[in-house]
Amino acid sequence: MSGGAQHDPRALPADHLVVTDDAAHLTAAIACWMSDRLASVRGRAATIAISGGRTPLALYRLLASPAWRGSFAWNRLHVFWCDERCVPLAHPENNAGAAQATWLSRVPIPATHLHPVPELPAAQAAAQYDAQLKAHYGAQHLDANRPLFDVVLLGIGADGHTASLFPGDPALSARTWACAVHRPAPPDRVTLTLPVLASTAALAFVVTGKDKHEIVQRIAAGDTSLPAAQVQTRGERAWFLDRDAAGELA
Ligand SMILES: O=C1O[C@H](COP(=O)(O)O)[C@@H](O)[C@H](O)[C@H]1O
Repeated sequence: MSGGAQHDPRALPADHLVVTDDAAHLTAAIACWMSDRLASVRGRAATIAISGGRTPLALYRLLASPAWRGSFAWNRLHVFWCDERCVPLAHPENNAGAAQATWLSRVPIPATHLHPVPELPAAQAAAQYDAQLKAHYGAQHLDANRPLFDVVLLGIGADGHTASLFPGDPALSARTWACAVHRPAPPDRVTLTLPVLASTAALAFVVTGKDKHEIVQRIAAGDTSLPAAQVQTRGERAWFLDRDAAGELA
């Protein structure tokens, strides 16, 4: 994102921006955007990397609803996770567990198409996840400048973190595909790194709530110190915001 003279401090760096006053419309807009991008993939399975936390849960529930579950070719989709908290799958903070409970266990997606971060201590989990990704794509794929993912869905924390990339954390400069993250307070985490998150045909940030408004404003103003502002994809960049998070942003 540029902080140059032409930069409008009320504008997010977006090819596609949706702001709604209504939570249900926002969720439906994300589902439509995402399904369009995944359905346009031809001749191979589509891949998505999804996030955890509370924000995407409404989307996951919608995708499992009778209205939506029939609209996807689930056997043509592979699901990866942008990050994970190192707690057991059944723990309420486990990102894969939450997505499976609300969405993926409720749709006919083959179990072999789910690629959660292994339930292991962070360093081992990151090494295994890194190896799994490279086995799926081929280790040279990232260097070949072809996007790894068709869609990446990211959230943003009120501190500007995205996936499990936190301000000032060494993981921001990691060049492995996945990386362990040790936080001052447990649990440890595993995250995809910046080059991997950026390697996507389409990337969406989904941000809701008043507590996120300040961080959204800082990103719009060009604050590149924030991890969420450092995901520099060459693909399409979309933002989905509720009015509380967006405020007066253009
Ligand atoms: O810790 C995390 O936080 C972000 C944002 O979560 P939210 O609850 O504020 O929506 C999330 O995107 C990430 O996957 C998660 O591990």
